[in-house]
Amino acid sequence: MNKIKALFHKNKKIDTEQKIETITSNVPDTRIVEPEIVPLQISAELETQDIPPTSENIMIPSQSDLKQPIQNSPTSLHSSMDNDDDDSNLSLLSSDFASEYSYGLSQDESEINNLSEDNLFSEQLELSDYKLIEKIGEGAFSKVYRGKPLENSIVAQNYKNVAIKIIKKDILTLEDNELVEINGEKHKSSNRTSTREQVLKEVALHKQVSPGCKNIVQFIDFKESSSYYYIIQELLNGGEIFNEIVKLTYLSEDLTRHIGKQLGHAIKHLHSMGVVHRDIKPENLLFNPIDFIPSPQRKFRKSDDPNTKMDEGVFRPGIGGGRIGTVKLADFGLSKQIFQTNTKTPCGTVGYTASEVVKDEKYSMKVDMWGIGCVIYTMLCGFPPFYDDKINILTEKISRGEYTFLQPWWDEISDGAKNCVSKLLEVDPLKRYDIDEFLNDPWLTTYDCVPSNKDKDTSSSSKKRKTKQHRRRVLFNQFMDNDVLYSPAAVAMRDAFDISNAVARIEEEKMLTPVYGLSSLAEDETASFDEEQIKEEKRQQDRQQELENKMFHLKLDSSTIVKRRKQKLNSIP
Ligand SMILES: Nc1ncnc2c1ncn2[C@@H]1O[C@H](COP(=O)(O)OP(=O)(O)OP(=O)(O)O)[C@@H](O)[C@H]1O
Repeated sequence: MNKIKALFHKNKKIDTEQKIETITSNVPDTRIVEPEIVPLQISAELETQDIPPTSENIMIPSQSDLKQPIQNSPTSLHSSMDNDDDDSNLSLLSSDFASEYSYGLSQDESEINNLSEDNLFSEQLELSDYKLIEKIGEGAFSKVYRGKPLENSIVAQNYKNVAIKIIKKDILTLEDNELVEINGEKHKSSNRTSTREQVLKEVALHKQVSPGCKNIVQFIDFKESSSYYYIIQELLNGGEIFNEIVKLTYLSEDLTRHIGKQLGHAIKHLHSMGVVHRDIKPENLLFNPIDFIPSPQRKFRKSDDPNTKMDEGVFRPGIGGGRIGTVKLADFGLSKQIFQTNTKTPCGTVGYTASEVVKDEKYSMKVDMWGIGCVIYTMLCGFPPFYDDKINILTEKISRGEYTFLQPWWDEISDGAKNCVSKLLEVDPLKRYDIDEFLNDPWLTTYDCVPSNKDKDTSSSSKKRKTKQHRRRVLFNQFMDNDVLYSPAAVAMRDAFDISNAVARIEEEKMLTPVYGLSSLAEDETASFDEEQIKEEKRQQDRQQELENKMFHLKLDSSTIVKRRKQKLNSIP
């Protein structure tokens, strides 16, 4: 049994607990942060947007405002309102109906009015325009709630339900080594430069890229109170693609294409605006659920265990498969703007020649293509392309692009899929697919299944709908297998993605460093060889140190996540 494969599959007996234990500590996550847009620019950017003229829609406060926090007076920033039903052609469930299955709660409007004192979350006290209904997710420094805009509000005209990401301010403004409680655990803080600037940068970028792409989770509103930031977004009822991979073990080529294409459209939109996402992973892909249609005849791969492999169901081109309909990219916390769309000038840089700028932009964007490659590889076989339980070896493998199409799991996967993956996981960024090449890849643009009339949406018939409802209930229960979602294998897969993305970002920075990177053309050519050698040795040492620091933090993050997930699992009745 191959060790790597074993690590990522459930029901295979291996000691993954021990592997996870090697990366334990009690220091919280430190994101790799590059605040590129200063608060003033953010404010200017946000100010130009269509903000409904209400008394509450005031500008994000300046740094000086921050020193005198506003008590219970959230600032607000609405996005242009997009229609909630933009993917009605894909989703066979109404969003309310889907929510019922995803979160098991009634969507009755009375939900808001009936909330007793017990239902009140502490974050609610400083939020007046939205009602927090239930917690649906958790990030390293945030909680995400399903919420409802207050009746008669402008947002309520477009959205019945929203997702509200809440970041507690004191978590982001700590001195080094100060103790802080994050989601119930005490942690020693590390040196976080990401404070309000980071949050505002995320908000500004998210707001900027939201319009015009249905494969990006829509930004709706931003509020800031004395203790919290509230980022209000479109609610995606299905949850993370990550969970679907873990539950189904791997996805069919058609379903992988379906997700890959939508991810590709999101990235094309971002890149056309000069924005690089830099954190593409299955956890950041959310989806709206569709009807599950069981396969009339199950097909298994040689490597499947027919007793445990869950049915992915029938795939319908243009609609989806499994429960997965529309897929949207989320989490702009690590995104970076390379150039502004109107000017095409790079952000924060001057003095580059045009060709270098173009090369640098292209290079920077290639980091997302690498991310797409990792996601597609993982969806096709169920484990990530790069893995090793020793972080230094893992980093080496990623930097060198050392991955294989492991037997027997890749035996039945088409050559077209392998070709597409290898074009994305190409070490040389200049040879790596760009987004247009990816979207035109021959494998991506064909389907194995042929659409037939009977596969088209017939769910308008209420009789059929009722029988489907029952089936969905049964299936939904199966999908809620938390043991699988929080298993060591699933945690290891999350970690592998985090590390892979961090290494890719570091490689990107390295490439853009003068002398070694693409910007070398701009470097002073008169510098002597000796000076360059000394400089390079220093750079190498710095990079090594930086990588070690980042890897160290990633190790710590993992333990935080492991503990938090265990805690979450225990709290599930
Ligand atoms: N719009 C949304 N609709 C539905 N669920 C969401 C939405 N946004 C976030 N979530 C859920 O909340 C989780 C955490 O959100 P998010 O990734 O934005 O937080 P984060 O603090 O950036 O996380 P991290 O930094 O750990 O990656 C997501 O993985 C997802 O399960």
